Order: sequence, then structure tokens, then C-alpha cells
Amino acid sequence: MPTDELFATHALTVRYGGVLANDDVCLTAACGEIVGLIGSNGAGKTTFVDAVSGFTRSDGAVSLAGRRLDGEPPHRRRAAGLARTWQAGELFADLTVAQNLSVAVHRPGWRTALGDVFGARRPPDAAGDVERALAVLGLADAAGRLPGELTLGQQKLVGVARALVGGTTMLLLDEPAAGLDTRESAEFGGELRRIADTGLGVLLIDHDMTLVLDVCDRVYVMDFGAVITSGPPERIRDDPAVLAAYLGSAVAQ
Ligand SMILES: Nc1ncnc2c1ncn2[C@@H]1O[C@H](COP(=O)(O)OP(=O)(O)OP(=O)(O)O)[C@@H](O)[C@H]1O
Repeated sequence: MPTDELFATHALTVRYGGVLANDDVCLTAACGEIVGLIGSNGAGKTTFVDAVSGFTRSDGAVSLAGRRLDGEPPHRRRAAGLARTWQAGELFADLTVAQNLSVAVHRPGWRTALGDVFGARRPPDAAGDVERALAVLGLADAAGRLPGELTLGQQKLVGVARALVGGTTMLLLDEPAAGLDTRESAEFGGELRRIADTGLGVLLIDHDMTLVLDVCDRVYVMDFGAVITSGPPERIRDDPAVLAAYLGSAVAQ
């Protein structure tokens, strides 16, 4: 099990009016580790990703490779290496797979515009970055194809690949396997392991318990915004309180 800590939150707290959506959440991930975050609908999982990536206001600390990111705007957190996917992470239908990734590498703004004009300050080796991300996920042959020509499983992987470009070191995946069948989901899990094996930290939120329990090194369980337990999948799978609250009898059998 990887031990060098890459990513950590401490006492992360989010309030939406009277709703305590995240309550003192402390979560860590190491380089090469896949960490799961599970909980019933409305438990606060997406809120956690929104808070960590800077898209919702929060109290508490977020750090990546020892650098504090809380208080930073989303683009700075992204530039620091923290990347996320969105539940409705549609691809651009009229762009090729490679172009879908290039869009994520290319940062808009006046600096980039000046860089384009004067030939300076281009993203370092953007094409190589896209190529590497596609290769890690076995999508090199799909680079020139349109998303509509791919299977749903491949499209999901392109969404993940898009979050890999741009110097990502910590990947936050919010229900990336939604809609996949059992076989596609298992293959998807294998690809996540390949990503982690390159040294990235991965946070996986998904309602597919088979995927989460099979692929994660550790799993956090959230209830009403708070982490109620965490540990290796074998322990989470057998925890009666977790089974009763979230996993249901299907997994218990
Ligand atoms: N923008 C918002 N404004 C107000 N309340 C919100 C907002 N976003 C989420 N909430 C509330 O915060 C709580 C946590 O919601 P969140 O979407 O984070 O849960 P979740 O675990 O991701 O659920 P799901 O599994 O259904 O995606 C819920 O009570 C939800 O209604």
C-alpha cells in the first residue's frame, strides 16, 4: 500500500444555509493510491469534490504535495495538479478525442493569447501531454475519432483522460462509471489502477459498490456530511453499520 501522502483535507466544512453538507471531513490520499468515497444520495460526496476543487466555499484545509490550496480559485488548484471530473461530463461531440483533451491543456486568458501571438508561453509539450494521457488509458488508436464513434465505456475513459492532462497529480472522479454495465465497469476499474500506477492519487466516488470495493485501496464512508468510518475495502464490506446503511443486502450476500 502506498504511504507517501499526496493529498489531504483537514476539517473541511461546507454549509448550504442550514444544511451542513460537509462536516469536518479529514481525508488523505497517497501517490499511487485509489481512495473511495461512498455514501447514500445527499451524503455530501459531490459537495466534497466541489469544495476541494474550489467550486464551493468551505472552511478547513486542502493541501496537495504539502502546498495549501484552500482559498485559491479553481484554476489555481487545477494548475497545481488537482483535477476533477463532473457528473455530467459530456465530451464535445464535434471535436476529436485528441481535441477534447487539447481543450483542457490550453488555458484561456490574455497570457495565453499573447503567447499564441508571440510564440511564447505555450503549454509545455501540450501534444505530448495529450498523447501520454491517451496512451495510459489505451486510447491512442481513438485519438482521431469523434466521441460518438466510441463505446460508452471508451467515452467515459476519454472524460478521465481529459482530467489527466495539464500536470495532474491528484484526480477527483465523481461517478465516472455511471451507465456502464458490469463488464465495462470492471474494465474501467482496471484502467483506474493503471492511472494510479503511474504515481497519481485518485479519489473515486461511485454508486457501483463492486467497482469501488474491488479497485480502491481504502474507502471512506460519508453520512450526513461526516465521515463515519474509513478503511480497507474488506473491512468496509464487512462493517455491519455500513452494510445496513449504504451497501444493502446485495453486497452482503
Ligand atoms: N448548491 C447547493 N445549495 C444548497 N444545498 C445543496 C447544494 N448542493 C448540495 N446541497 C445539499 O447538500 C447535501 C449534500 O449533497 P451532495 O450533492 O453533495 O450529496 P451526494 O452525496 O453527492 O449525493 P448524490 O450521491 O446523490 O450525488 C444535500 O442535502 C444537498 O441537498
